Amino acid sequence: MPAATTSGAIISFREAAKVFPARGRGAEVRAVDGVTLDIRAGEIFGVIGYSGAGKSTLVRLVNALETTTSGTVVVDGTDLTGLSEARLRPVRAGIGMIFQQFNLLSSRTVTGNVAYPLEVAGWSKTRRRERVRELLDFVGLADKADVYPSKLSGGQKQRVGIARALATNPKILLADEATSALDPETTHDVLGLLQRVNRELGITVVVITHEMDVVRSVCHRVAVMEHGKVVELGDAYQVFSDPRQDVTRRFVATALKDRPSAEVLARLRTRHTGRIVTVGVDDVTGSSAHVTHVLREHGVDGTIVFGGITEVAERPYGSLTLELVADHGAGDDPRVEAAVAGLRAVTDVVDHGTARDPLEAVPAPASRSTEPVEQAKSDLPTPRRRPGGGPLGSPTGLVEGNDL
Ligand SMILES: Nc1ncnc2c1ncn2[C@@H]1O[C@H](COP(=O)(O)OP(=O)(O)OP(=O)(O)O)[C@@H](O)[C@H]1O
Repeated sequence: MPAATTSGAIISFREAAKVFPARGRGAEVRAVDGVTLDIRAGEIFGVIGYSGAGKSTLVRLVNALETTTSGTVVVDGTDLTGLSEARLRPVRAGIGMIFQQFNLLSSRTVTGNVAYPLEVAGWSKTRRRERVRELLDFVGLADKADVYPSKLSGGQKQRVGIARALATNPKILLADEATSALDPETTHDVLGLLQRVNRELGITVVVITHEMDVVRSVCHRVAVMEHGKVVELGDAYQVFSDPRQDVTRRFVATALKDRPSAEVLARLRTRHTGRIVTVGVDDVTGSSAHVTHVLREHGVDGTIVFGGITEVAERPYGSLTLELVADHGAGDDPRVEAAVAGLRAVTDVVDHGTARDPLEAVPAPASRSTEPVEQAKSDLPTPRRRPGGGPLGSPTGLVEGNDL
Protein backbone atom coordinates (compact mmCIF):
# COMPACT_ATOMS: atom_id res chain seq x y z
CA MET A 1 0.00 0.00 0.00
CA PRO A 2 1.55 3.35 -0.93
CA ALA A 3 1.86 5.58 2.11
CA ALA A 4 2.14 9.31 2.51
CA THR A 5 5.76 10.39 2.38
CA THR A 6 7.46 13.67 1.77
CA SER A 7 9.49 13.71 -1.41
CA GLY A 8 13.15 13.15 -0.61
CA ALA A 9 12.32 11.09 2.48
CA ILE A 10 14.04 7.73 2.71
CA ILE A 11 12.38 6.81 6.02
CA SER A 12 8.86 7.96 6.85
CA PHE A 13 6.94 7.33 10.04
CA ARG A 14 3.23 8.10 10.02
CA GLU A 15 1.50 7.96 13.41
CA ALA A 16 3.80 5.04 14.11
CA ALA A 17 3.27 3.38 17.49
CA LYS A 18 4.79 0.45 19.28
CA VAL A 19 3.01 -0.66 22.43
CA PHE A 20 4.48 -3.46 24.49
CA PRO A 21 1.81 -5.39 26.40
CA ALA A 22 1.62 -5.20 30.16
CA ARG A 23 3.85 -7.66 31.99
CA GLY A 24 2.77 -8.97 35.37
CA ARG A 25 1.14 -6.14 37.23
CA GLY A 26 2.80 -3.47 35.14
CA ALA A 27 1.01 -1.26 32.64
CA GLU A 28 1.52 -1.52 28.90
CA VAL A 29 4.47 0.49 27.57
CA ARG A 30 3.92 2.94 24.73
CA ALA A 31 7.58 2.81 23.66
CA VAL A 32 6.85 4.72 20.43
CA ASP A 33 3.72 6.80 20.60
CA GLY A 34 2.29 8.26 17.41
CA VAL A 35 5.49 9.38 15.69
CA THR A 36 5.18 11.19 12.36
CA LEU A 37 8.60 11.95 10.97
CA ASP A 38 10.49 12.05 7.67
CA ILE A 39 14.20 11.33 7.49
CA ARG A 40 15.61 12.69 4.25
CA ALA A 41 17.85 10.78 1.89
CA GLY A 42 21.46 11.87 2.30
CA GLU A 43 21.24 13.50 5.72
CA ILE A 44 22.75 12.69 9.08
CA PHE A 45 19.72 12.62 11.32
CA GLY A 46 19.96 12.51 15.11
CA VAL A 47 17.41 11.00 17.47
CA ILE A 48 18.14 12.13 21.02
CA GLY A 49 16.39 11.34 24.27
CA TYR A 50 16.98 10.12 27.78
CA SER A 51 17.02 6.41 28.60
CA GLY A 52 13.61 4.86 27.96
CA ALA A 53 12.45 7.64 25.62
CA GLY A 54 11.88 5.11 22.84
CA LYS A 55 14.87 5.80 20.57
CA SER A 56 16.00 2.20 20.13
CA THR A 57 12.47 0.99 19.53
CA LEU A 58 12.01 3.70 16.90
CA VAL A 59 15.07 2.54 14.95
CA ARG A 60 14.14 -1.10 15.40
CA LEU A 61 10.95 -0.26 13.53
CA VAL A 62 13.11 0.87 10.61
CA ASN A 63 14.89 -2.44 10.15
CA ALA A 64 11.77 -4.35 11.17
CA LEU A 65 13.33 -5.88 14.26
CA GLU A 66 10.06 -4.61 15.75
CA THR A 67 6.75 -4.12 13.95
CA THR A 68 4.36 -1.25 14.55
CA THR A 69 1.28 -1.75 16.67
CA SER A 70 -0.39 0.96 14.59
CA GLY A 71 0.65 3.50 11.98
CA THR A 72 3.17 2.97 9.21
CA VAL A 73 6.89 2.97 8.55
CA VAL A 74 8.02 3.36 4.95
CA VAL A 75 11.68 2.64 4.15
CA ASP A 76 13.03 3.56 0.72
CA GLY A 77 9.55 3.38 -0.79
CA THR A 78 8.46 0.13 0.86
CA ASP A 79 5.73 0.16 3.48
CA LEU A 80 6.90 -2.36 6.08
CA THR A 81 3.45 -2.86 7.59
CA GLY A 82 2.45 -6.50 7.44
CA LEU A 83 5.33 -7.56 5.18
CA SER A 84 6.40 -11.21 5.32
CA GLU A 85 9.93 -12.13 6.42
CA ALA A 86 10.79 -12.88 2.80
CA ARG A 87 9.67 -9.40 1.67
CA LEU A 88 11.47 -7.77 4.60
CA ARG A 89 14.80 -9.36 3.69
CA PRO A 90 15.65 -7.02 0.79
CA VAL A 91 14.62 -4.01 2.89
CA ARG A 92 16.97 -5.11 5.68
CA ALA A 93 19.74 -5.64 3.14
CA GLY A 94 19.55 -1.93 2.36
CA ILE A 95 20.16 -1.02 6.01
CA GLY A 96 23.41 -1.33 7.96
CA MET A 97 23.52 -1.08 11.73
CA ILE A 98 26.19 -0.42 14.32
CA PHE A 99 25.86 -0.81 18.08
CA GLN A 100 27.25 0.53 21.33
CA GLN A 101 28.86 -2.82 22.20
CA PHE A 102 30.06 -3.41 18.61
CA ASN A 103 28.58 -6.96 18.47
CA LEU A 104 31.62 -8.44 16.71
CA LEU A 105 32.16 -12.19 16.42
CA SER A 106 35.05 -12.90 18.77
CA SER A 107 35.97 -16.14 17.00
CA ARG A 108 36.53 -14.37 13.68
CA THR A 109 39.30 -12.03 12.63
CA VAL A 110 38.59 -8.51 11.41
CA THR A 111 38.42 -9.88 7.86
CA GLY A 112 36.09 -12.66 8.99
CA ASN A 113 33.77 -10.18 10.68
CA VAL A 114 33.56 -7.84 7.71
CA ALA A 115 33.14 -10.76 5.30
CA TYR A 116 30.31 -12.30 7.32
CA PRO A 117 27.35 -10.40 5.77
CA LEU A 118 28.89 -11.01 2.32
CA GLU A 119 28.96 -14.75 2.99
CA VAL A 120 25.31 -14.61 4.08
CA ALA A 121 24.47 -12.68 0.91
CA GLY A 122 26.24 -15.34 -1.20
CA TRP A 123 29.18 -13.30 -2.55
CA SER A 124 31.97 -15.33 -4.14
CA LYS A 125 35.27 -15.70 -2.27
CA THR A 126 37.13 -13.48 -4.73
CA ARG A 127 34.56 -10.69 -4.59
CA ARG A 128 34.47 -10.95 -0.80
CA ARG A 129 38.23 -10.62 -0.53
CA GLU A 130 38.22 -7.57 -2.78
CA ARG A 131 35.30 -5.93 -0.95
CA VAL A 132 36.80 -6.53 2.50
CA ARG A 133 40.09 -4.97 1.41
CA GLU A 134 38.22 -1.94 0.06
CA LEU A 135 36.23 -1.55 3.28
CA LEU A 136 39.23 -1.93 5.59
CA ASP A 137 41.05 0.71 3.55
CA PHE A 138 38.05 3.00 3.91
CA VAL A 139 37.88 2.65 7.71
CA GLY A 140 41.67 2.76 8.11
CA LEU A 141 42.20 -0.79 9.38
CA ALA A 142 44.03 -2.42 6.46
CA ASP A 143 46.84 -3.42 8.82
CA LYS A 144 44.47 -5.21 11.22
CA ALA A 145 42.91 -7.62 8.72
CA ASP A 146 44.11 -10.76 10.51
CA VAL A 147 43.68 -9.55 14.08
CA TYR A 148 40.98 -10.83 16.44
CA PRO A 149 38.58 -8.34 18.07
CA SER A 150 40.03 -8.95 21.55
CA LYS A 151 43.26 -7.30 20.36
CA LEU A 152 41.50 -4.13 19.17
CA SER A 153 40.71 -0.87 20.97
CA GLY A 154 37.08 0.26 21.27
CA GLY A 155 37.49 2.72 18.42
CA GLN A 156 39.03 0.04 16.18
CA LYS A 157 36.19 -2.36 17.04
CA GLN A 158 33.64 0.25 16.02
CA ARG A 159 35.52 0.79 12.74
CA VAL A 160 35.18 -2.94 12.10
CA GLY A 161 31.48 -2.62 12.96
CA ILE A 162 31.14 0.20 10.44
CA ALA A 163 33.01 -1.74 7.74
CA ARG A 164 30.77 -4.75 8.35
CA ALA A 165 27.62 -2.59 8.26
CA LEU A 166 28.70 -1.08 4.93
CA ALA A 167 29.70 -4.39 3.35
CA THR A 168 26.59 -4.94 1.24
CA ASN A 169 26.31 -1.29 0.14
CA PRO A 170 23.33 -0.18 2.24
CA LYS A 171 21.55 3.12 1.59
CA ILE A 172 20.93 3.65 5.29
CA LEU A 173 23.23 3.27 8.30
CA LEU A 174 21.61 3.11 11.75
CA ALA A 175 24.01 3.97 14.57
CA ASP A 176 22.53 3.05 17.95
CA GLU A 177 24.62 4.76 20.67
CA ALA A 178 27.62 3.90 18.52
CA THR A 179 29.99 6.16 20.45
CA SER A 180 28.57 5.81 23.96
CA ALA A 181 31.24 3.30 25.02
CA LEU A 182 34.12 5.36 23.63
CA ASP A 183 36.34 8.06 25.13
CA PRO A 184 35.98 11.61 23.74
CA GLU A 185 38.92 11.40 21.33
CA THR A 186 37.84 8.06 19.90
CA THR A 187 34.27 9.35 19.71
CA HIS A 188 35.56 12.25 17.62
CA ASP A 189 37.34 9.84 15.23
CA VAL A 190 34.32 7.56 14.85
CA LEU A 191 31.99 10.53 14.28
CA GLY A 192 34.42 11.77 11.63
CA LEU A 193 34.19 8.37 9.96
CA LEU A 194 30.38 8.53 10.02
CA GLN A 195 30.61 11.93 8.31
CA ARG A 196 32.77 10.36 5.60
CA VAL A 197 30.26 7.54 5.21
CA ASN A 198 27.61 10.18 4.65
CA ARG A 199 29.59 12.52 2.39
CA GLU A 200 31.70 10.14 0.36
CA LEU A 201 29.27 7.25 0.04
CA GLY A 202 26.02 9.25 0.11
CA ILE A 203 24.58 7.02 2.82
CA THR A 204 21.79 8.35 5.05
CA VAL A 205 22.95 8.03 8.65
CA VAL A 206 20.54 7.86 11.59
CA VAL A 207 22.32 8.49 14.87
CA ILE A 208 20.64 7.42 18.10
CA THR A 209 22.22 9.11 21.07
CA HIS A 210 21.72 10.58 24.52
CA GLU A 211 24.66 12.96 23.99
CA MET A 212 23.89 16.38 22.57
CA ASP A 213 27.57 16.77 21.74
CA VAL A 214 27.15 14.01 19.14
CA VAL A 215 24.25 15.94 17.59
CA ARG A 216 26.28 19.16 17.73
CA SER A 217 29.22 17.55 15.95
CA VAL A 218 27.62 15.71 13.05
CA CYS A 219 23.84 15.91 12.71
CA HIS A 220 22.10 18.01 10.09
CA ARG A 221 18.70 17.59 11.72
CA VAL A 222 17.54 16.21 15.03
CA ALA A 223 14.42 14.82 16.67
CA VAL A 224 14.13 15.00 20.44
CA MET A 225 12.16 12.11 21.97
CA GLU A 226 10.41 11.95 25.31
CA HIS A 227 7.94 9.28 26.49
CA GLY A 228 7.78 7.71 23.03
CA LYS A 229 6.93 10.97 21.26
CA VAL A 230 8.95 13.32 19.12
CA VAL A 231 8.64 16.58 21.06
CA GLU A 232 10.98 18.73 18.99
CA LEU A 233 12.26 18.40 15.47
CA GLY A 234 14.36 20.52 13.19
CA ASP A 235 17.63 21.73 11.80
CA ALA A 236 20.34 21.00 14.41
CA TYR A 237 21.60 24.59 14.41
CA GLN A 238 18.14 25.97 14.93
CA VAL A 239 17.30 23.51 17.71
CA PHE A 240 20.52 24.48 19.49
CA SER A 241 19.99 28.19 19.10
CA ASP A 242 16.32 28.21 20.02
CA PRO A 243 15.34 25.08 21.98
CA ARG A 244 11.59 25.12 22.59
CA GLN A 245 11.08 22.28 25.06
CA ASP A 246 12.54 21.92 28.54
CA VAL A 247 14.00 18.52 27.68
CA THR A 248 15.77 20.05 24.66
CA ARG A 249 17.13 22.89 26.76
CA ARG A 250 18.56 20.39 29.20
CA PHE A 251 20.29 18.55 26.37
CA VAL A 252 21.62 21.76 24.84
CA ALA A 253 22.98 22.80 28.24
CA THR A 254 25.09 19.65 28.35
CA ALA A 255 26.77 20.43 25.04
CA LEU A 256 27.27 24.18 25.32
CA LYS A 257 28.76 25.77 28.41
CA ASP A 258 29.86 29.14 27.20
CA ARG A 259 27.55 31.16 29.44
CA PRO A 260 28.58 31.95 32.99
CA SER A 261 26.60 30.21 35.73
CA ALA A 262 25.38 32.23 38.70
CA GLU A 263 28.47 31.20 40.67
CA VAL A 264 30.83 32.17 37.86
CA LEU A 265 29.03 35.50 37.50
CA ALA A 266 29.47 36.15 41.21
CA ARG A 267 33.22 35.54 40.85
CA LEU A 268 33.40 37.72 37.74
CA ARG A 269 31.74 40.56 39.63
CA THR A 270 34.34 40.38 42.38
CA ARG A 271 37.13 40.58 39.81
CA HIS A 272 35.62 43.11 37.38
CA THR A 273 33.91 46.31 38.42
CA GLY A 274 32.67 47.32 34.94
CA ARG A 275 29.45 46.38 33.17
CA ILE A 276 29.24 42.64 32.49
CA VAL A 277 27.36 41.60 29.35
CA THR A 278 27.11 38.31 27.46
CA VAL A 279 26.86 38.68 23.69
CA GLY A 280 25.87 35.94 21.30
CA VAL A 281 28.25 34.99 18.53
CA ASP A 282 26.95 33.11 15.53
CA ASP A 283 27.11 33.29 11.78
CA VAL A 284 23.68 34.89 11.44
CA THR A 285 23.60 37.66 13.99
CA GLY A 286 26.57 38.84 15.93
CA SER A 287 30.01 38.05 14.76
CA SER A 288 32.74 39.26 17.04
CA ALA A 289 33.61 41.76 14.29
CA HIS A 290 30.23 43.47 14.81
CA VAL A 291 30.84 43.59 18.53
CA THR A 292 34.28 45.14 18.13
CA HIS A 293 32.87 47.70 15.73
CA VAL A 294 30.06 48.76 18.10
CA LEU A 295 32.41 49.13 21.06
CA ARG A 296 34.87 51.20 19.03
CA GLU A 297 32.02 53.41 17.80
CA HIS A 298 31.03 54.23 21.39
CA GLY A 299 34.55 54.58 22.76
CA VAL A 300 34.09 51.64 25.11
CA ASP A 301 36.68 49.01 26.03
CA GLY A 302 35.58 45.40 26.14
CA THR A 303 37.57 42.84 28.05
CA ILE A 304 36.62 39.24 27.41
CA VAL A 305 36.10 37.64 30.81
CA PHE A 306 34.35 34.39 29.91
CA GLY A 307 32.97 32.57 26.91
CA GLY A 308 33.47 30.07 24.18
CA ILE A 309 32.69 29.65 20.53
CA THR A 310 32.20 26.21 19.18
CA GLU A 311 30.57 24.72 16.10
CA VAL A 312 27.03 23.43 15.77
CA ALA A 313 26.41 21.57 12.53
CA GLU A 314 29.71 23.05 11.33
CA ARG A 315 28.60 26.64 11.88
CA PRO A 316 30.08 28.95 14.51
CA TYR A 317 28.06 29.29 17.66
CA GLY A 318 28.61 30.51 21.19
CA SER A 319 28.92 33.65 23.27
CA LEU A 320 31.41 35.96 24.86
CA THR A 321 31.03 37.64 28.23
CA LEU A 322 32.63 41.06 28.33
CA GLU A 323 33.45 43.68 30.90
CA LEU A 324 32.59 47.04 29.37
CA VAL A 325 34.18 50.25 30.64
CA ALA A 326 34.59 53.73 29.21
CA ASP A 327 37.88 55.47 29.94
CA HIS A 328 38.45 53.14 32.89
CA GLY A 329 35.31 54.62 34.39
CA ALA A 330 32.20 52.97 35.77
CA GLY A 331 30.05 50.42 33.96
CA ASP A 332 27.04 52.75 34.13
CA ASP A 333 28.72 55.47 32.07
CA PRO A 334 26.31 56.77 29.35
CA ARG A 335 28.76 55.55 26.69
CA VAL A 336 28.51 52.05 28.11
CA GLU A 337 24.70 52.34 28.09
CA ALA A 338 24.83 53.40 24.43
CA ALA A 339 27.23 50.56 23.59
CA VAL A 340 24.89 48.00 25.20
CA ALA A 341 22.02 49.38 23.11
CA GLY A 342 24.26 49.21 20.03
CA LEU A 343 25.17 45.60 20.78
CA ARG A 344 21.49 44.71 21.12
CA ALA A 345 21.00 45.88 17.56
CA VAL A 346 23.54 43.37 16.23
CA THR A 347 23.20 40.34 18.48
CA ASP A 348 21.65 38.80 21.59
CA VAL A 349 22.75 40.54 24.74
CA VAL A 350 22.30 39.48 28.33
CA ASP A 351 23.05 42.43 30.58
CA HIS A 352 24.42 41.26 33.94
CA GLY A 353 24.84 44.84 35.25
CA THR A 354 27.77 45.82 37.39
CA ALA A 355 29.18 44.56 40.69
CA ARG A 356 27.57 47.57 42.40
CA ASP A 357 24.27 47.22 40.56
CA PRO A 358 23.90 43.60 39.39
CA LEU A 359 21.07 42.57 37.10
CA GLU A 360 19.58 39.13 37.44
CA ALA A 361 19.11 37.27 34.18
CA VAL A 362 15.50 36.77 33.18
CA PRO A 363 14.69 33.06 33.29
CA ALA A 364 13.82 31.33 30.03
CA PRO A 365 10.11 31.16 29.28
CA ALA A 366 8.41 27.85 30.03
CA SER A 367 7.97 25.52 27.10
CA ARG A 368 5.21 26.67 24.82
CA SER A 369 3.80 23.35 23.79
CA THR A 370 4.18 19.64 24.16
CA GLU A 371 3.55 19.16 20.46
CA PRO A 372 6.59 18.56 18.28
CA VAL A 373 7.86 21.79 16.88
CA GLU A 374 9.26 21.53 13.40
CA GLN A 375 11.94 24.13 12.94
CA ALA A 376 12.47 24.30 9.22
CA LYS A 377 15.75 25.43 7.78
CA SER A 378 14.15 27.31 4.93
CA ASP A 379 12.22 29.76 7.07
CA LEU A 380 14.70 30.21 9.84
CA PRO A 381 14.17 33.34 11.80
CA THR A 382 17.33 34.98 13.02
CA PRO A 383 18.44 32.74 15.87
CA ARG A 384 17.73 34.48 19.13
CA ARG A 385 18.72 33.18 22.45
CA ARG A 386 16.47 34.10 25.26
CA PRO A 387 17.90 36.34 27.91
CA GLY A 388 19.20 34.10 30.61
CA GLY A 389 17.90 31.06 28.76
CA GLY A 390 21.39 30.40 29.02
CA PRO A 391 22.15 26.83 28.34
CA LEU A 392 25.17 27.44 26.28
CA GLY A 393 28.52 26.00 26.29
CA SER A 394 31.43 23.79 25.72
CA PRO A 395 33.90 26.56 25.33
CA THR A 396 36.49 25.70 22.76
CA GLY A 397 38.66 27.92 24.88
CA LEU A 398 37.86 29.83 28.00
CA VAL A 399 39.32 33.22 27.74
CA GLU A 400 40.11 35.82 30.26
CA GLY A 401 41.52 39.29 30.21
CA ASN A 402 41.70 39.89 26.43
CA ASP A 403 40.94 43.37 25.27
CA LEU A 404 38.80 43.49 22.18
N1 LIG B 1 10.76 -5.85 24.26
C1 LIG B 1 10.24 -5.00 25.15
N2 LIG B 1 9.24 -5.36 25.98
C2 LIG B 1 8.70 -4.51 26.86
N3 LIG B 1 9.08 -3.23 27.00
C3 LIG B 1 10.09 -2.79 26.21
C4 LIG B 1 10.71 -3.66 25.24
N4 LIG B 1 11.67 -2.93 24.58
C5 LIG B 1 11.65 -1.70 25.12
N5 LIG B 1 10.70 -1.61 26.08
C6 LIG B 1 10.36 -0.41 26.88
O1 LIG B 1 10.05 0.62 25.97
C7 LIG B 1 10.53 1.87 26.46
C8 LIG B 1 11.44 2.47 25.42
O2 LIG B 1 12.63 1.70 25.35
P1 LIG B 1 13.81 2.00 24.34
O3 LIG B 1 14.87 0.98 24.55
O4 LIG B 1 13.25 2.17 22.98
O5 LIG B 1 14.28 3.42 24.86
P2 LIG B 1 15.64 4.17 24.58
O6 LIG B 1 15.31 5.60 24.46
O7 LIG B 1 16.36 3.53 23.46
O8 LIG B 1 16.40 3.93 25.93
P3 LIG B 1 17.90 3.38 26.17
O9 LIG B 1 18.80 4.47 25.73
O10 LIG B 1 17.93 3.12 27.63
O11 LIG B 1 17.99 2.13 25.34
C9 LIG B 1 11.19 1.58 27.78
O12 LIG B 1 10.25 1.83 28.81
C10 LIG B 1 11.51 0.10 27.71
O13 LIG B 1 11.52 -0.48 28.98
